[in-house]
Amino acid sequence: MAVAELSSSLKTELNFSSNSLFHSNRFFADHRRCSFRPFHRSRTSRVTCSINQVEAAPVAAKTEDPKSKSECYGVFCLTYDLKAEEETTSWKKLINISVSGAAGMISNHLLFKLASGEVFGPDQPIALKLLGSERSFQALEGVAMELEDSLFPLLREVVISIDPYEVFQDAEWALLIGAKPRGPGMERAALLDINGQIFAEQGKALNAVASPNVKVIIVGNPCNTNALICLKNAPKIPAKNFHALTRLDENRAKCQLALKAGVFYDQVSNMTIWGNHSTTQVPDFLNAKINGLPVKEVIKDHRWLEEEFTEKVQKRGGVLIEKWGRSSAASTAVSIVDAIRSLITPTPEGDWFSSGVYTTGNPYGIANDIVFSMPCRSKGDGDYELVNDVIFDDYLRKRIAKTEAELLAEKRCVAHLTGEGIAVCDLPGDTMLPGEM
Ligand SMILES: NC(=O)C1=CN([C@@H]2O[C@H](COP(=O)(O)OP(=O)(O)OC[C@H]3O[C@@H](n4cnc5c(N)ncnc54)[C@H](OP(=O)(O)O)[C@@H]3O)[C@@H](O)[C@H]2O)C=CC1
Ligand SMILES: O=C([O-])CC(=O)C(=O)O
Repeated sequence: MAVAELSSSLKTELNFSSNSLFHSNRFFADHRRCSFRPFHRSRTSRVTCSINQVEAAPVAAKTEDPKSKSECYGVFCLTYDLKAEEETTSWKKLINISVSGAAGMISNHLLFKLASGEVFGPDQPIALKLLGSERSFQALEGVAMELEDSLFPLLREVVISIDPYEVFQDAEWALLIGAKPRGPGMERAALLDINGQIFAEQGKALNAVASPNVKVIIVGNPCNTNALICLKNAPKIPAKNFHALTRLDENRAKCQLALKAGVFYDQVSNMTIWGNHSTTQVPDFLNAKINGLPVKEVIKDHRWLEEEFTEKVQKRGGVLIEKWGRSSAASTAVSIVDAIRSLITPTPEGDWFSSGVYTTGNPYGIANDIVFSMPCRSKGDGDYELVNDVIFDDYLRKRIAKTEAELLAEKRCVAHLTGEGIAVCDLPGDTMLPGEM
């Protein structure tokens, strides 16, 4: 049967048996080599072809569970020819990067950075495994189409699925971005519960199928407590491998200090964000440096530091939403790139970066068993150590205690999701995400 004939007969079969929610039976057809697959989540038919051979597999039963499906996507289903393989002999072994919320705004920036090589390097081929939902599946197809059309040499595989067990299979990096946004009038406790359920399920899936040393960066808010829930549900993965993203806060803080001091932002170093990615976070101007000097020696206006600077950083996301109408997406994607690069490249001598990490025996006296943003250094091996040489004063201690109390309260609020008993939700005030005002 000619390829064109086969294509049209399959379209008929698929239209007939398709799920009404996903009726776009578009096809990617590669007539030259080997692959021919529907762009469809509930795949009901499959064809493989080569120049000399066309073979149709039987149509699957209609009752097949769509949640158990994943696909290599379009052009990424091709088996590459020998010439292409020869050109890539100097490349490293392919790594699997899983991304949730892959049809969302942050991912729309991040995925193209990952695929371009700017994150893991020009000799690091990657597979992108993208997690969506019933709600977002068509959008996810659109994302995959744009990835195809970008012709990234390093992007060797793309999988789209709504099943975390498929998307996290053998993941070496899991970037967990998808989360329900807090709607008008929704209590923080409700948000913690709804998103906590997502992160409990994803923790279980990571535990079951990811690479045992997978590095997990949790972006979806409230990211610290989501990270705690996720790691508690993934006991096989070292707790140290989980990070809540506070790098955007660090970048925002550096920018504000640079602006006030009248220097370019690369002159600002040693910037710690302590605590929660919320409006209680503490941007630490006591230990930060400008041109290698303590900030307080360069910026003499200490009232500005304590009052305006701190609040500016805490609420930067909300001000941006007022202007832009949506939350930071491009700068968040950049900060995820920064966070990954900080773990895979050695930290410059004397400097550090901030990340929300699991507290267990830290040198700062912060309560154990929460995810708290602290200063870290890395040898570039994907791991990190906490920094010892930081100083504290009363102002800093008091602020840290407040964000710590908030995280401890959030933890009690999700006890049902961390396997620690009955939740008691008594949050101190109703604190805000940085994007809320
Ligand atoms: N830590 C940080 O520094 C920052 C964190 N964030 C957080 O990152 C997350 C993603 O932001 P962004 O990409 O801009 O958001 P979008 O709204 O563009 O995308 C969010 C994605 O989350 C998924 N999602 C999961 N569960 C639900 C649900 N119950 N209802 C609705 N959507 C859901 C959706 O994908 P699907 O349907 O496929 O599941 C959606 O595509 C948010 O939680 C945001 O607060 C944002 C900025 C900074
Ligand atoms: O609050 C939000 O959703 C956005 C956010 O985290 C930020 O801008 O830092």
